[in-house]
Amino acid sequence: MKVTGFELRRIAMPLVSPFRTSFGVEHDRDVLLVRAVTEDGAEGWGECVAMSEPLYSSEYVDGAAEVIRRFLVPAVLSLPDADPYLAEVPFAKIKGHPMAKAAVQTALLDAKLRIAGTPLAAHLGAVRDRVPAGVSVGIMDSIPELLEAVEGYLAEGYLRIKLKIQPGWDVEPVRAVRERFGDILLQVDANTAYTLADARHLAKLDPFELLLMEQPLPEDDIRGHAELARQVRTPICLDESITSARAAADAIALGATSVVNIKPGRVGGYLEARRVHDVCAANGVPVWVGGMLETGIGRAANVALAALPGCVLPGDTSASDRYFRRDVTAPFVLAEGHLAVPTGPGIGVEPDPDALAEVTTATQWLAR
Ligand SMILES: CC(=O)N[C@@H](Cc1ccc2ccccc2c1)C(=O)O
Ligand SMILES: [Mg+2]
Repeated sequence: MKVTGFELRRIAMPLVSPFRTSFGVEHDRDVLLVRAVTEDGAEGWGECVAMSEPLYSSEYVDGAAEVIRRFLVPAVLSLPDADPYLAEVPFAKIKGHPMAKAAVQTALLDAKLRIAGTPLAAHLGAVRDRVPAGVSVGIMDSIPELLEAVEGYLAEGYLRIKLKIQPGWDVEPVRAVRERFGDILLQVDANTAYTLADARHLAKLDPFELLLMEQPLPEDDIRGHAELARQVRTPICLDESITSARAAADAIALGATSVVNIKPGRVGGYLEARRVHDVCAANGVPVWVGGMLETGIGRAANVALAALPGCVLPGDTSASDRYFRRDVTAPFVLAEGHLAVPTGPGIGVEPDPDALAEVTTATQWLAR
């Protein structure tokens, strides 16, 4: 596959409501989309999931754009065949920047599959045509406000509730949701906000029969998570720590995780994400697909990934209107708590040109 160039397009997407986590509050998404154009006019799309600031991980969108411009696009354009699998070789020589790599790799993968007429879900090994949807609920100003939000999501049909927690907002919100809504599927995500010294406090969540506790400790504290797992009953799920298939194998072998949140942007793309899925499946570790407040471009690919056999828990693949009033693609809409897996070639969706124009803040063409 010969690529003639890439378009980098920045879009500004206001969120329908502020989204608060232990690392900050988001009001808008400043998203970088990558479009690959091939010699015979085919094109492929990828979404960079990096935030505006390096608060979830070390990447941030301006930095990712720079890495794509200076290192990743030149590496692809120098390949005789711009195949996403072949591109992994020069990409591996560039240290880090998984979200930047994932955006470029996905644009290439989308183009390759559109040319072949193969849906991404089929290429990855999907076994379902729809996936159960969970929803991530931010930290709120009060318990009543939280209960109102959870009630709304349950009424929309979401099959699993995830509550963001941090020191000072953990046991009480979980207790209130459990008492109000009974035995719904419920889990929490701390985004690295605790330390091992909080183990006894985190054990107070055990009576609420949570599905899992996501990333309680810092990204690089694998030993701490293994020790914490010995002190609390709630299963530990890692997110930020799982940066590759090898990281997943290590965390599992060290007893640091018993469930894994898979995010293609965190591991460098959908090809490595499938490897993480396969390593976890081989170890009997359930996985689910996390979210980074993606537009329909990233959401479409995530829903395809969520249809793999090892994805046995509802993911954060929520409907488009969880985050955006108007998506740049046809919206993903909840149907009986599920999202339909796209059936078209590649990621199976296209941005609507008018919707895209409405939110575009910058565009740049990068050619040989
Ligand atoms: C759905 C969910 O909870 N996602 C991340 C956290 C997160 C939160 C806020 C974000 C804002 C902009 C971009 C990415 C973001 C990711 C997580 O699972 O840890
Ligand atoms: Mg998380």
